[in-house]
Amino acid sequence: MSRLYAHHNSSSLSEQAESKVLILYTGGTIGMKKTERGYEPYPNYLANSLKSLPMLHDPNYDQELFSPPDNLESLIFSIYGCRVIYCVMEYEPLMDSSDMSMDVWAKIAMDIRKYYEIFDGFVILHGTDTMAYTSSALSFMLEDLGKSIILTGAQVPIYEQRSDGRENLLGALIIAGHYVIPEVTLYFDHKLYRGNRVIKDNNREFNAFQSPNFAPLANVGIDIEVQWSSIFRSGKLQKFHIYTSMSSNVGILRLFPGITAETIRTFLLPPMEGVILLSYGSGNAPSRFPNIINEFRKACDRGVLILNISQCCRGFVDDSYMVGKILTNVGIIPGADMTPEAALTKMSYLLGRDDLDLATKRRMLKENLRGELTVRLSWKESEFINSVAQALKATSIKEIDTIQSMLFPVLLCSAAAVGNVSSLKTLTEQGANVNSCDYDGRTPLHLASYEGHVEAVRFLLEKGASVFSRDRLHRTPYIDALLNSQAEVVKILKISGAHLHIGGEEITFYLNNLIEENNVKSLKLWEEAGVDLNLKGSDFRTPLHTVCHFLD
Ligand SMILES: NC(=O)C[C@H](N)C(=O)O
Repeated sequence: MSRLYAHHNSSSLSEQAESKVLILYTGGTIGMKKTERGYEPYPNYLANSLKSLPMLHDPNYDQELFSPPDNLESLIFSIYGCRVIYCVMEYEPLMDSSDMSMDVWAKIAMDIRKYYEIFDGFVILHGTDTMAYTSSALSFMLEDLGKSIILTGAQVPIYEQRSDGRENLLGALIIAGHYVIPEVTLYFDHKLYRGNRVIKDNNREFNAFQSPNFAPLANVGIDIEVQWSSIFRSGKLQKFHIYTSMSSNVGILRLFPGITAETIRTFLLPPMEGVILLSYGSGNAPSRFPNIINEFRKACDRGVLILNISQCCRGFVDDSYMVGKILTNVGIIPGADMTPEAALTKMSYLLGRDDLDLATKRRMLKENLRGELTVRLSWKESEFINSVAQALKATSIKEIDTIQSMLFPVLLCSAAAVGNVSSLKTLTEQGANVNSCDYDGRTPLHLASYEGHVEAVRFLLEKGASVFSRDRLHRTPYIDALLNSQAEVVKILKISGAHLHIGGEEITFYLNNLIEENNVKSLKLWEEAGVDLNLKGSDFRTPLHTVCHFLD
């Protein structure tokens, strides 16, 4: 767990840290207006109104530092030592989320890919009714994410005197602007949830969502407390990419006492390809009606994928009961503790993947792809931490947790700085979080990248280290590797999705330093990373001017 670290403010380059966030505004109550037909989304209404809300826009800030793409207008506010510059991209038509379709999920995914390298984080404004479906679907469609994607909305429109929309939007923007939480999440009523773990369970209160089987990733109270050890990391040396083809031949079948074999047979007929079975209790179905079980068997034999999750929103499916085992025996796949929204969109995503065969899809339905289900592991004790705890006579779990959270970051950073992969391995096996940082905000990946420890870099990336973490001086591991001419590390980080996130002013600052050091090797690497060596600083001087200056 960590608190908002944004109090580390100034750097030698700019007085304040700065983040750019893109809002994709799809509709929902947050931007609706009351008309004679009822609440309706209104084009061009939300973005204009945001400008008049001082908590969400301060016109006195200089916005010249960022020129938004595609003529988008930028708004800006500053909080916790960080300027959050954001743009609103409004969808056409704006919709109540009950009208949401899989095509819109694909559009959102494509827009995130289009603007991925321009913005540091993304907020999706969405109606609450189907928000849990969209957040679940996007969690599968967006793979190897390195940036924060946050859905939010409101129960009451943002312009009404009492509205949860202002707080929800502000909270989502602060989190997207300050943290790298590389997941699709949903922010509502002061809590940040994993997007594929939520259900909408309340349509009258501000706490509209619940995450029944997985604790929130962050709680926003007086402090913002992020549970860093719970954040899902892809752990693959791959750049962010998207899948947009989703199968709509999917459905949800809820068992009820008295359901007939005929109903089940009709439901499972072609073109149905994948079904989420909402069974009883811990995954049980009627066992004394062979006709019913027979319909399931016939469908499984035809290649229909059937995933078993429980009607109980808490708990998980296992086959401890005879009546549950029957389903597994006919070929139905146990779905652990997935929500119906996650199970349905996972099914739709896997069926849409033409590159996978049926056996792989079956296997992947059971696996944890994006943190959507709980894998039950045996708990491994940390011997080192236990010995320290014993020496300090600490015995309670709380005390041991505290010792652990104090020691792991230091040990990891020391191991990374000298490229000691076996220590990194031991520490991560004992539960150390690869994204924890030292007092300068430097993560193990910063240290290993700067020092050029290629194997350590690879190991950390495979364990889910973020290429976008920034240290106290706002430097990422990529900048560290570039500055210290670590060509091999630059290559690996690039494959993993790293890119330059800084503006021309900062780039010229670094280039001038490299020229002063006569560091041609590093200058070449910067050029390979896509930096224009004719770039002009705010004084209109190019790097060549600086070279000439040093020749004088
Ligand atoms: N609170 C809301 O946003 C509900 C609205 N009907 C929607 O889902 O778009």
